[in-house]
Amino acid sequence: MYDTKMTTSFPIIDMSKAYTERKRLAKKVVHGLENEGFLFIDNVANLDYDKLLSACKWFFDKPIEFKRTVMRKFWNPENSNIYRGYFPVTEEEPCRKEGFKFARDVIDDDVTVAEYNRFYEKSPWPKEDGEFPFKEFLQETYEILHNTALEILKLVAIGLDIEENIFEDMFSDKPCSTLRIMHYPPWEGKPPKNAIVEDGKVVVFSEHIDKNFMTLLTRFDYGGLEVKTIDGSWAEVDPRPGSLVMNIGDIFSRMMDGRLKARIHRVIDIGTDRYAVPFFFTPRYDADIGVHFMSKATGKGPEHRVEQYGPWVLDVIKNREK
Ligand SMILES: O=C(O)CCC(=O)C(=O)O
Ligand SMILES: [Fe+2]
Repeated sequence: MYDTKMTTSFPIIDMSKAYTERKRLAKKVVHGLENEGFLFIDNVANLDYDKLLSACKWFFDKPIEFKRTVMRKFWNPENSNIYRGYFPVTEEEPCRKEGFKFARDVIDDDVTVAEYNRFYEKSPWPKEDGEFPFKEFLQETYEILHNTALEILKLVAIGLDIEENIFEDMFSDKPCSTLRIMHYPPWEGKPPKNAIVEDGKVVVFSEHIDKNFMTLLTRFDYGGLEVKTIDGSWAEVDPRPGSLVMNIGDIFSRMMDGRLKARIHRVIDIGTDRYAVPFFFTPRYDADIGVHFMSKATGKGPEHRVEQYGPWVLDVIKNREK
């Protein structure tokens, strides 16, 4: 159950204390994820928020011809990238956003990836003008967030009284995690007729649960993120510059039989340009994401059966498309 007293502020996890106050922090992480499903993550070493915002602006300020070079095939048939790369604002859509998504590249001659191509597509990168080291910086940021997510998972494991490195293997070698820079441009004038309006507010990213394992979100200083509370109302998440918002996705919550909460959230229109950078931490194709994970970890409880992430998610997508 969500704690109604803490609807907008979440437990704060100070990563600079991850080793000095390990047990205490671990308990706080698990308690927060059991109750809120969201945490604030402070003091992530080496994460440069200002430079990340500059990366967003460098890219999104460019003309559409530039963005077309990395646009997904759906919008630019000259390109081969289907899932990664740039997606534009589509005027007829009620949610006004554009984004650029990439992942860690697997090596070209890795024979195991051919059949999983959908998951390991090569990320397209735009040509740089020497003004900003876009690719290098974003790739570094990806690795910082990957390592941070693993550190948080160690705390989760300690807090659950199971082996500290138990989650590591799920994300080793070829995780399917993606990093997405996003820009929500404001409407010129009034929102269009098909804009989604809920309780008097215009929504630019409608309510959802993240479909990945867990998310580390950079919001910079922007408001607009809201979470659903126990009584079904919405609460804006407190601003916390210099901090990440972390939340549990569907896969992790399901593995934990709902013990850790994947909580519904949305983004409302703030009337100005808004930038956000979610890191979607996602297991490798053949990682075991079966339910009753705690039985596997402790040897007690209902039977755990192996389910591989890749086939599972393909099935979910297929059933959603029906
Ligand atoms: O823009 C944001 O702050 C959050 C976006 C989000 O919830 C998502 O990408 O899943
Ligand atoms: Fe989300």
